[in-house]
Amino acid sequence: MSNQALDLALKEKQEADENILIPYIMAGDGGLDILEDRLNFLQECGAAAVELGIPFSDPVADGPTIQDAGNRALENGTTLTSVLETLQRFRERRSIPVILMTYLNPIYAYGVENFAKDCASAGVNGVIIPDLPLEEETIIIDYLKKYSVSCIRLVAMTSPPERIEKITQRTEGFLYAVSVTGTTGARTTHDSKVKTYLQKLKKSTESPVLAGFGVSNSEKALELAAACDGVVIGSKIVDLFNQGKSDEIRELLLESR
Ligand SMILES: O=P(O)(O)OC[C@@H](O)[C@@H](O)c1c[nH]c2ccccc12
Repeated sequence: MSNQALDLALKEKQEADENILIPYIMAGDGGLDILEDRLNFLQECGAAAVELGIPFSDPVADGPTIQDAGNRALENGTTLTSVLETLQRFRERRSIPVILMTYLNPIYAYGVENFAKDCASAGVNGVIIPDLPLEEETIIIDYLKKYSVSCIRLVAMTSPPERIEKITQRTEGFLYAVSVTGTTGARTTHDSKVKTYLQKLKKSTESPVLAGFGVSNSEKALELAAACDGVVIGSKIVDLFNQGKSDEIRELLLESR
């Protein structure tokens, strides 16, 4: 079953006629002891949920900003286990949904069923696994369902139509529409075809559609969100936190609503 708290949190923003904003942060960047404060802060700034990255040594989809953040987190000893333990510790006090973004490898190392179970007991609402292809989902999907952890699927502009259709039908929580061809990272321009791509996706699924990759200012956020339901903002948020510029994060999120 999909995660109800996540579904509700996204619906709430839509009913308030706001864009759904999901900032991405790297777990352990700046130390795990500040994770709770960061999640609370992002909630105060109007985020619907937070995408929380698990640092990994070989992050194939990540651009330089997120790779650097991952290296900082790895250097201070952050692991999937320590992230789940940290989330568990303040689970009762947290209301903003958390979506873990992790590659498959750390999940394998952890153990697939234990991963799903411990996500649920740490209150993790959903997961994004960018290197899990549709055809291989069976190795984990039943466990995620069993523990009500939503599996958010990604589509790319280069995905063939039949594949897009399968993904849009299966996704839970929301559909992550990757809006550039390439890795993550702040950009100033998007392909002119992005808007039609997003509008088309919107018609093909009941789930909210969020655009991600390359959103680095509120103009771009508003422009893309106008064609779907909201945006994911990663590198820009990671960079501003790293520079201690939380006021700018607040501004960016408030202006992107
Ligand atoms: O950083 P950007 O360009 O704003 O894009 C969001 C992205 O970082 C975040 O969602 C993410 C980080 N790593 C990923 C790997 C795959 C898919 C998505 C991600």
